[in-house]
Amino acid sequence: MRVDVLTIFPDYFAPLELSLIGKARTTGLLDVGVHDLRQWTHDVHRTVDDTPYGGGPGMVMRPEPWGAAFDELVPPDRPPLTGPESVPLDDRAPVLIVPTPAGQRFDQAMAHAFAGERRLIFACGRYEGIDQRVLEEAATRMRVREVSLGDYVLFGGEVAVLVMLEAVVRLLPGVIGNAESLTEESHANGLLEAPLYTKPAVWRGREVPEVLRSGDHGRIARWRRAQSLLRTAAQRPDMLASTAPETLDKHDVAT
Ligand SMILES: Nc1ccc2ncsc2c1
Repeated sequence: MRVDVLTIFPDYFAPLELSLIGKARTTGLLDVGVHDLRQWTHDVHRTVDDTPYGGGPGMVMRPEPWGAAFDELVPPDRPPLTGPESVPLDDRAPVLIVPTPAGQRFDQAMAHAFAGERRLIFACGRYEGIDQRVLEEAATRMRVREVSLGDYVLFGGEVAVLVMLEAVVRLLPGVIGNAESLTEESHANGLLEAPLYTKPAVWRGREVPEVLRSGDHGRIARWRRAQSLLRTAAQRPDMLASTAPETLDKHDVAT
């Protein structure tokens, strides 16, 4: 997978050298380019923002640097359309992901969808946001996705990109040694994962549930499923709304 990140704060992405993402890059599973948007400005102050039309607080990111950056990163195979019409794009066009509080909610399903792409481009907005024409023009040659991490506001898109990148890259084949981890974790099956335990068997007077030390794998699987349902009902009842109702056997819940 090829990933390009456009930002005015490239140093935010130093963590991409670390951990599994760093390993994915060195093993060739992932190729990442982080680009300072200011390299596509030409004035002495490297200006990327200006005052909003129609008034209002703060500043808006100018379209010109973004347009020049996309021209270089995604050379149009024909002159970009200048009108408001958008062009249906085939699935070979890169996906442009724009973090914004005004976007579609990012979730594990979206992470899986992005992990199936050959190329992702992330546009990190700052200030009050990016001139809307940037997204409109980008849609003539990319599949544009405005994505929110949740109902809160950050200073800009960089932290959101780090979160989404980690969620996507860990799903790439070969990045996580034990792929089975991906099938047991929260949100992998529409539920929250069951509680986890490790040694010692007793810690500060608290015992690991006997079922987990029973060696009875069928019983353990039933217990974990029951605990997963109970935990989801307690923490995220909204997730249960989209899961087929399931009866809980009191024996399965017993620890
Ligand atoms: N550009 C920008 C600004 C704030 C923000 N908060 C969450 S995503 C995002 C993106």
